[in-house]
Amino acid sequence: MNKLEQLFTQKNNNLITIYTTAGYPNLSDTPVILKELDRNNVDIIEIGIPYSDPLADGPTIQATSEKALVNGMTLDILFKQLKSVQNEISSPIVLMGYYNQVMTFGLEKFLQNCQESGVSGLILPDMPYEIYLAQHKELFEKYDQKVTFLITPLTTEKRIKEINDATSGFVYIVSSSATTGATTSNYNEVFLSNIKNLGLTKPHQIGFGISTKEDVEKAWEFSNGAIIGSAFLRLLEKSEGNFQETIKDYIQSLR
Ligand SMILES: O=P(O)(O)OC[C@@H](O)[C@@H](O)c1c[nH]c2ccccc12
Repeated sequence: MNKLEQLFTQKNNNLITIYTTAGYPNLSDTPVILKELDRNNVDIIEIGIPYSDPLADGPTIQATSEKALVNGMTLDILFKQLKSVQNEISSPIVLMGYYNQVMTFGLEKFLQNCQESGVSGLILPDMPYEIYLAQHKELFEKYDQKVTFLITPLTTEKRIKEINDATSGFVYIVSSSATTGATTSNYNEVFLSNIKNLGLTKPHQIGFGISTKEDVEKAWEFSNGAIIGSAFLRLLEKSEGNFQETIKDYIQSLR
């Protein structure tokens, strides 16, 4: 069974998803960071594929992405690294990347590599769900890859319903209309309190600007989980390679 699917059948509240950029801080750090996240029972690990032209990314993610590219991270290297640790990691892994990168690599080759590397799902924020449904759904299913789509405070109710139906992983609820990486949470309270009325039938998690336990609890109140990216990456940057302690302390502080 797909690990994401398995997770949601066992647990569908108080989830923690941590985002990390592949190849950051150093090229070979990613497998170590994944093992530490897994050891600390992070529910879902989201790995960003570094890209030179990120659309929705704020300054922190952009900087880590640039560093990772300078370090030499590529999809081939990432898949090799994932294959080398896949038997040691039990948390589901979701890859986050841009549609263009995936199409350049070759969609089927990409999906096949995902499956062979133990990846359970994908977030391609610039892939419209209409295109997914019309052109790619079968291929994603052939390689057992779940798909996540994003909704924001600006998404219409009609699209929200369609996105919910198209989603096979979890719905990603963007907490505000800003880019990623705000240092303080910038929750759109009206939007959050309306989530329960959106009729979402798929697991859904809130991300963007979450860093503290307080933010996480708020996300848990209104959804199944919290997604943390920039705050985690800023800690990695400060950790000077001491990932074990940094990750353990941070994850513990959130629970
Ligand atoms: O960094 P933040 O504010 O904690 O938000 C998570 C976010 O960075 C991560 O999920 C992500 C990274 N790049 C993205 C692009 C689009 C949507 C989401 C993302």
